[in-house]
Amino acid sequence: MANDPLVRLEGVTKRFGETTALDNLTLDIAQGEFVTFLGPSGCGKSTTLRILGGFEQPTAGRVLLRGEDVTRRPPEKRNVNMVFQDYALFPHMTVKQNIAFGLELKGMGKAEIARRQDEIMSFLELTAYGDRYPAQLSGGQRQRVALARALAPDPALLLLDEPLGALDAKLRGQVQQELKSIQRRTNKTFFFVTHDQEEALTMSDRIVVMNKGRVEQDGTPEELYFHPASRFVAEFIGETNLLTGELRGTEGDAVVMDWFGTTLRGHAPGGVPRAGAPITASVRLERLGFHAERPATANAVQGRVTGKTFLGSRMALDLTVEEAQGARLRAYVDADTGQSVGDAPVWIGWDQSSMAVLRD
Ligand SMILES: Nc1ncnc2c1ncn2[C@@H]1O[C@H](COP(=O)(O)OP(=O)(O)OP(=O)(O)O)[C@@H](O)[C@H]1O
Repeated sequence: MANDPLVRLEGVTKRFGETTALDNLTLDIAQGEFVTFLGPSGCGKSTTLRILGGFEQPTAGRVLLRGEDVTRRPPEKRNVNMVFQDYALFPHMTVKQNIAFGLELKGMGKAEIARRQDEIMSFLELTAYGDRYPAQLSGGQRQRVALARALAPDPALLLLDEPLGALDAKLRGQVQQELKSIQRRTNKTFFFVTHDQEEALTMSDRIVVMNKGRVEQDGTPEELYFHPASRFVAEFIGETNLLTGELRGTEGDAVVMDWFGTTLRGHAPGGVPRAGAPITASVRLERLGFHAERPATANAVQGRVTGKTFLGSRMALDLTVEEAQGARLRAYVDADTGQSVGDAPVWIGWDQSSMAVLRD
């Protein structure tokens, strides 16, 4: 139906004997989204992808495609295609033949196959390589052929299982941009699986962070980076300062915490934690500002620089905050600011919106 999401996972659980790979996963994916499933090894990413592709059946729950229950439908009847990490190109077939493969399976006529082949090869800039075999292509070109083959039958959903894993770092960055641009231009729905947080941040419209078969947080890259709901997300994505303290309560939008005698104000993207237990807040390194006088920011403490590391475009400062029992912070500043901060105590300030009080 028109109003149904392209994909809906409804209470999907998958058990392998004693192991619960997916635990009651519920998720909607809209047409045209680039969704990345991100998480450490064993969190259930590949299982989700295999269930979407029809290669695996859930123990409980349903998979809907445009509102239609496809839970028990085999892969070839789902209009879903997959790109594997090792590309799985047929080595004895040329680029053209590789691309034609899925179209022939669909029973498409010769003329129509030729038209689709030309169209997709020109779109992915592969026309010059049509008669080559996979072994005669670079890693990046092979990746494009794998994409061309998967996109040729015009699937509603494309599943990508760590498809850039085999590429070296430099090529990987380039192919990431390319993949993103292909997704934009085709307006296809991409479901991308990776354990690489940088890759996820670069390419996705939306990231679903998985932990032990459950959704830890679901949001845009910016939301997850600046407003992590849990310690798991704060630590898994990027670098951060973790401040441990006690919950004092709330004042309007602000969550008030005591940090070794200093009062700090943050927000709680994952909900206000329960009172009584120690709480943790996350502040990204580049969100700390430096001032000669006490700043008007929600949070201000005095600290001393105990270390400086030049990192090229920026500098990392190690700081000790005496008023918070010598707690340590780390900050990224531009190189000029870094040079100008001396040995004298300096004011460090950050906003309420820069500090996420974590759910757990
Ligand atoms: N066929 C299987 N039989 C038994 N256990 C399985 C099977 N497939 C997956 N598992 C288990 O289910 C859990 C989730 O596995 P899954 O492959 O989905 O994780 P993943 O997040 O994709 O990990 P990775 O990044 O290492 O590929 C793991 O504990 C794994 O050992």
